[in-house]
Amino acid sequence: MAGAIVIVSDRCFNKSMEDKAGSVIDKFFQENDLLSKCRIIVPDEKNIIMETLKRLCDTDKMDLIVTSGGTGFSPRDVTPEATKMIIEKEAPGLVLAMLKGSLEVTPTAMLSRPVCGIRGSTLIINTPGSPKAVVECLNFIKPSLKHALQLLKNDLEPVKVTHDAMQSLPSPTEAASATGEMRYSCCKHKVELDPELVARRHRESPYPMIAVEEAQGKVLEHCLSLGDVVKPLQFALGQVLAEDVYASDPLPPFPASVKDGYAVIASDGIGKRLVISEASICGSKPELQKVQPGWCMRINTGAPLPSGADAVVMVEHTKVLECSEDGKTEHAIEILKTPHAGAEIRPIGSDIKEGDIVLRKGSCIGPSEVGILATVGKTDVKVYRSPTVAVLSTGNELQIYTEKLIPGRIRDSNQPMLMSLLSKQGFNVKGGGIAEDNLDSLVARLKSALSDADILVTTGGVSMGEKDLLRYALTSHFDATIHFARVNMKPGKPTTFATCCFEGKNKIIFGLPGNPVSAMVTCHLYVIPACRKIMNFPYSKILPTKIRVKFGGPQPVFLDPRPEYHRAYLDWSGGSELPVAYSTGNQLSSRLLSMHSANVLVILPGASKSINKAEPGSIFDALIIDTL
Ligand SMILES: Nc1nc2c(c(=O)[nH]1)N[C@H]1C(S)=C(S)[C@@H](COP(=O)(O)OP(=O)(O)OC[C@H]3O[C@@H](n4cnc5c(N)ncnc54)[C@H](O)[C@@H]3O)O[C@H]1N2
Ligand code: MOO
Ligand SMILES: [Mg+2]
Repeated sequence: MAGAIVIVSDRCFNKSMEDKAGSVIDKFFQENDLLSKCRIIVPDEKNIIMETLKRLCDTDKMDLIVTSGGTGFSPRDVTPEATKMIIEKEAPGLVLAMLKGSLEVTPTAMLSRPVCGIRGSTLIINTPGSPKAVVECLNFIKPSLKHALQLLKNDLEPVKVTHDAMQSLPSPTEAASATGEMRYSCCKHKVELDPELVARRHRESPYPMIAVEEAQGKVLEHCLSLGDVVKPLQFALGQVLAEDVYASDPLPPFPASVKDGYAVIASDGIGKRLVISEASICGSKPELQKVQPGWCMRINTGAPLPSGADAVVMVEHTKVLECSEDGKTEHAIEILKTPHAGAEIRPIGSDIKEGDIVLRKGSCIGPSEVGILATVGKTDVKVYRSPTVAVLSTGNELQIYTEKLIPGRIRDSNQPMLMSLLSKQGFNVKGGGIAEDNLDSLVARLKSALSDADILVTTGGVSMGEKDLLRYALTSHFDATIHFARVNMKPGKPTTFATCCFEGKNKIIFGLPGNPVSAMVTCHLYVIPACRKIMNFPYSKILPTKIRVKFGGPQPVFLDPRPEYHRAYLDWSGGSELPVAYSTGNQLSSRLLSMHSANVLVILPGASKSINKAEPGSIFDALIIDTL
């Protein structure tokens, strides 16, 4: 199927603004097997828009046209009017889906006036100008888009398959009468069905599969700062400063020697006998000592320059002329290299001036910053609050690792592993225990974990099994909004992200998959960035750092249909320009040994018709997940 993109914008047309929506639509086309045939930019002129749309329908015979822009309330916004003039049939259901979904994202969606309709066998869809809104709108109609295009083409075979599949779906009203109520997740028109009606469970996940970047965007959008708090400096490591910090005094606070040697008067020059008066050692009071012409004073690195002296000569540039017989005392020296005034001296405030800003609000506090704060005497620092994260495992098969293994059980690795990963990042972490795969146990554990934490991370129970109850528990008992529940990645496909209000507070919930590797990878990709966003980390430090790597041999790796986050470790020893990423072996998402020693996740693309293997030597992006 062929698609066309029409960007309606005066500013993009006259090149005063770059078009960003076009590539977003293009990406959507690619992901949905639509051939992107053209991208046209037109001004906000009704006639031009009409003519462009007509040509794309009648002459170019496009299956789908997505317009972006010109749907608002500004005087120049006329895309809906132009579209209305040329369509033969309206498609109000698509408009409704876009508006309903968008209204759950932002109330300003009320001001969008899209028109969707059909001309000949072309479907035309108006979307707003903002790239974010475009993606959202297209995703809201995505569940029915393919079917709509097949119907327009009168493509009978796939239409029949869809119709048959629809007949076997439980109707929401049946589910509602069975459960007593009907629950919709967020804005995705999905129903979480009563898990007791096993035979009626979804045969396909009702959640759209979204890209990792989109999922990360949704997570970060919901992670807001928790305000600030003053902490003693010793507890500030790993946090972000919530204030500018000034130096209350200069460093050095006195002119200090840069070398071990002699404090001299530069004009005394070389070749003279200089008598040694006393010594300036670190910690001595500068004002008590004085150097006269023809005299000098021993001085250590960092010690205050005695008054009268204006230079320091390092010991290597001097020779002893006179000393005591036992060698314990120097009486006189000669300078071998001409000193100049100011040599080897750090003037007052040369490192930090009094009143200087030493660290700005928003700086991450690492060990160096702790040092800087200590230098300026900052005993208590205002930092952004870090979230408390509760980690909860789910599954009847799990038991705590400290107990003797009971037949049929496995040890819970996810909880200790994720708690360690999150504590290592400096977040406050709490264990939430193990919930059984039944609603009572799950709800009780969820309640207790939620009341203690800002972020709840669960593992397990998010896929298609009849005992995968997490999403149902969240929507039915916590009125949670599920923002996504399927991501196009391996491992980590059923990763679920939800928010809810519990005991009057907003909570963030990650339902990570139970497979240990999936839980780890998704914790790196979503949970850690979420905590960092809440802590106001600088934008560039929120997501894992991406680098380019050469994929190591010896074997090619077959690509999965989903982009794969392949665990690997980096090696620089071969002298190649890029580091080489060696696979940690079998990448089954249950095989936690594949995480052992991994410091990067190499992002292998999903398999396509043209490429189905990652060959050794190929270059890929990789995310750094541990020290290199
Ligand atoms: N019909 C389908 N089945 C599955 C699909 C699918 O799309 N359709 N997706 C698969 C993928 S991908 C994943 S990932 C898993 C995710 O499953 P759940 O999140 O529901 O997790 P569980 O079913 O509870 O457990 C999966 C696996 O992990 C082990 N596990 C769970 N928790 C722990 C823990 N705390 N410590 C150690 N191991 C744990 C559990 O025993 C299972 O072996 O679903 C696939 N299925
Ligand atoms: O997505 Mo699952 O995490 O492949 O194993
Ligand atoms: Mg499961």
